[in-house]
Amino acid sequence: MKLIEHPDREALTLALAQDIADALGMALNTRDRAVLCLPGGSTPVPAFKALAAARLDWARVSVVPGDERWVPADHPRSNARLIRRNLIDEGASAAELVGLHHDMLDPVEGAAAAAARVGALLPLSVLLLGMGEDMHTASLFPGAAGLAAAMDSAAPAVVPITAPDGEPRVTLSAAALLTAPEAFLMITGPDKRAALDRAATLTPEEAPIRAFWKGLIVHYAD
Ligand SMILES: O=C1O[C@H](COP(=O)(O)O)[C@@H](O)[C@H](O)[C@H]1O
Repeated sequence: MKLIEHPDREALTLALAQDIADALGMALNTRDRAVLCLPGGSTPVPAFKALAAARLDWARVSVVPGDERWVPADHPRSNARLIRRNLIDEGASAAELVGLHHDMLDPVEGAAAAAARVGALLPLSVLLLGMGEDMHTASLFPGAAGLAAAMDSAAPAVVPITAPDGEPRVTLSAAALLTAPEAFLMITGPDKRAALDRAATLTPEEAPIRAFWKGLIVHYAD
């Protein structure tokens, strides 16, 4: 794990967007298409907007959320909606957004359908993760029913999982996320910084972000 501390959130945003753009550019030099996996939540929004301004051949980029709340694509809690509004609509309009939700299916059936779509895209070219103060990443929540299945090395690319608050979700499995050559993690605020320190002492079952520790590049600002 490498920790990069920035003087402020603006510096973090610019540096992270540049790192992601560089990694995507390198992937596009060696592959016909690049696959960018992005988190949901509130933290990454400024980075999405900054990344949208990158001069990339977005028509050759597929963007996939690392996890999704089981809500329609226009719902305020939808991670696909977050990515569409802040990356695709802000300048990366030629990119393909591969959503995980399906209106007509329940989360178990929907995860299986999404696993087929996402599985066909793997390996990921660039992975950005978020993290909660409980050390969850994507929707790999400590203590969640479904966590062991999602962390299994033989898991399908997308699996159903229930968040601790009972919200049904789907998430890319650890195995699918680990197809990326490296993972960037964006965190802000002292509480998440303390959670990162705590995670260093725990197992991946206790702190799922630990599953990505090797090769993890953390961008942090207060
Ligand atoms: O529930 C989620 O939370 C994490 C962290 O979100 P944040 O709002 O604290 O930035 C996020 O990475 C994940 O994708 C999301 O579904």
